[in-house]
Amino acid sequence: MATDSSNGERQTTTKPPPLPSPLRFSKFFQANMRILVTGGGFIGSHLVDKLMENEKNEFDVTQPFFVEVDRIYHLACPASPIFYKYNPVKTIKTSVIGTLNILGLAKRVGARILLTSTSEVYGDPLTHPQLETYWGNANPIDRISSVEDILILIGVGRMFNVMKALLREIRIARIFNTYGPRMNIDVGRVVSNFIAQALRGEPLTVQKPGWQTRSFCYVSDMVPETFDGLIRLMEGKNTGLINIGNPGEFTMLELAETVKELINPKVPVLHMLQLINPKVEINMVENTTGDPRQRQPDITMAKELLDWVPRVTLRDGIPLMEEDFRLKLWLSKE
Ligand SMILES: O=C(O)[C@H]1O[C@H](OP(=O)(O)OP(=O)(O)OC[C@H]2O[C@@H](n3ccc(=O)[nH]c3=O)[C@H](O)[C@@H]2O)[C@H](O)[C@@H](O)[C@@H]1O
Repeated sequence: MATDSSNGERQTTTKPPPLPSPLRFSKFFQANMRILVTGGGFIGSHLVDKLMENEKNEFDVTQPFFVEVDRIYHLACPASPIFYKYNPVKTIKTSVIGTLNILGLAKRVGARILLTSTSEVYGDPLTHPQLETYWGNANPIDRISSVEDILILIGVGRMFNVMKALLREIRIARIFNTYGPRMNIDVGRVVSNFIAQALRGEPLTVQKPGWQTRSFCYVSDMVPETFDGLIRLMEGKNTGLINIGNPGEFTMLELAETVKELINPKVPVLHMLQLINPKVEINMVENTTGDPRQRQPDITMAKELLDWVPRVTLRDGIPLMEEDFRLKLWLSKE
């Protein structure tokens, strides 16, 4: 039961899912390795499937808890502007108190820890592409309502040097705009919005000016079949902070055109026994203040230190995500 607002945020009349608090605790004894994965939305869900076989439990990372583990993937909370707005206090608690609890746990049991940070730390960047050493240009005044900017001000994603003094084995992955199957359809991110809109035959809501750029990384380059960016970083010998993202950079208008072209808007589809007209249009809508104008990761470090490069292009990734969203929307491919 959802209706569209003008800027692409779907207004649900039902209560949103209990996010952002997927405070998932899972453990798996793989090759005598005890692994803990916390949170992380759909990336966490792929990682859990990859790493876990045995036990899956639900814990709340905002509460201290006591387990013996060797590896901790702390993925914080799902990256969703809509969920942040829905539950800002819980988001901040999850990110700040949760991270402090997890750091305490890692120190106590001597576990190796990988934290995920975000390209949002670079704000509206003045250097391009963004290197790990860039301090960033986040806008704490106009975007103060954004929960993520509060977290950036607190510095959760930047605490590397402080944390390194406490924990020898710490790694931080700075993740850039990941997309792929299992994303929540109402998460409000641009790729999920455009694909869902194209499948529903609704106009794609490009937020103005439309030439702002992002670099999109398909989830299997983070957590693929065998060996991936996050696991490489965890298991490699380099501690430190590394950008993990796909340098392929697109304007939002280019992304909208690509989605339109790939999702075949000419074929009518049967949705819930109703024939919908999927002639997809682009609708330019208002943006939120302070939206970053450009984002592109410099992945030299990932290439050199982890021998990692992303493999899935945007044109290959969109159809894979389309398949997943068709299932979610009960839409068959004609
Ligand atoms: O993964 C990341 O690095 C970050 O991505 C997002 O931040 P953002 O880069 O703004 O990603 P989107 O919300 O997907 O928006 C990307 C661009 O698309 C535009 N957009 C969004 C939604 C829409 O319907 N139409 C549209 O044109 C936005 O104005 C923005 O310029 C999340 O909000 C962050 O939590 C996350 O850490």
